[in-house]
Amino acid sequence: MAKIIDGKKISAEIKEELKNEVAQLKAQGIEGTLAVIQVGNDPASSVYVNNKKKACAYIGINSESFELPEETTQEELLALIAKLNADDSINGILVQLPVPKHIDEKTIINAISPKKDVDGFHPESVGSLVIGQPGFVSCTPAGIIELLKRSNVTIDGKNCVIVGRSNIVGKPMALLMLRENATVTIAHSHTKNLKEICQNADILIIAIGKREFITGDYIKEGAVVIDVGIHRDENNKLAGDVKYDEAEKKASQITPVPGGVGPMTIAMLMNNCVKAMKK
Ligand SMILES: NC(=O)C1=CN([C@@H]2O[C@H](COP(=O)(O)OP(=O)(O)OC[C@H]3O[C@@H](n4cnc5c(N)ncnc54)[C@H](OP(=O)(O)O)[C@@H]3O)[C@@H](O)[C@H]2O)C=CC1
Ligand SMILES: Nc1nc(=O)c2c([nH]1)NC[C@@H]1CN(c3ccc(C(=O)N[C@@H](CCC(=O)O)C(=O)O)cc3)C=[N+]21
Repeated sequence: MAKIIDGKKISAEIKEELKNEVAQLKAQGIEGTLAVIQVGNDPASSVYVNNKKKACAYIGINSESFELPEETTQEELLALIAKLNADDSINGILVQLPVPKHIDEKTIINAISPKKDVDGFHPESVGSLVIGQPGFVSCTPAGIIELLKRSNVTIDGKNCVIVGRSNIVGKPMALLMLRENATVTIAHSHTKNLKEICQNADILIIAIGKREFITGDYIKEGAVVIDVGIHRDENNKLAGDVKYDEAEKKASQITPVPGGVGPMTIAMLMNNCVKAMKK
């Protein structure tokens, strides 16, 4: 039976720390405002956007929402971003992904000022991460590092296998684990012998977006398993990329879905907002 890594509890601790920090900044006359832009009304995106606004209210940061219709043009969205970039009262800008198909995601990410890039998706933020300079780090991978550290998992010298190589999860995750001195393997959809590679992992991080794809036989006895995937079924029940019931019999520690990585993403977004306030 694995120990459960309680992301809900750990994220609450982090938000409590940030709340105190924001109170101190406010005492010095420093205010924080996060601009959250959502284009269209995808229900899953609305849930996340609401969670982000709630977290802002809790730690004492203002949030300004921009709910734009699905038909918004790329030019209109870029004009709003330019306005927010120039507005000194805004510290952080977040455009909820995915954006509608007629808008180019890369163009939008590149338009956000790196100084306000609290998602850590801008090429300048990613470049800083690659060469170990300070900058905003993508919230989900940063949250996973916090989960591991606060669960007393040793990373140094361990074999870490990351399945998934997206720009927002897999790739930055690999760079952060490398920074912590893990031996890192990145697997993806072209990887041969995925199961054998996973069986070699002391720390196994799964971000593939395939419901319950990773079964118990992928997991080494005693491994630490981090499940990034989120899938919602017809009955609103959530599941991850890992078959939890099987995995928890092999793992020493494991993150549940919900209540694992998800809440940490929000906590680290708040951490980046506080960082932006200090800039
Ligand atoms: N909890 C949280 O806060 C967050 C959760 N998520 C969730 O995490 C999951 C992944 O998200 P994201 O990184 O954005 O996903 P993407 O779809 O952008 O990337 C998926 C990655 O997984 C790889 N992959 C897909 N199928 C397989 C397979 N069968 N075997 C090996 N590799 C495979 C792909 O490989 P290739 O590159 O070769 O195509 C790709 O690199 C989703 O379920 C998403 O909802 C995402 C962000 C935050
Ligand atoms: N610009 C941008 N930044 C993001 O950080 C971003 C994004 N776009 N698009 C989508 C993904 C996904 N994501 C999640 C955030 C919180 C939970 C979360 O709070 N999850 C809860 C459950 C919430 C629920 O009930 O659905 C949990 O796992 O316990 C999950 C996923 C941020 N993302």
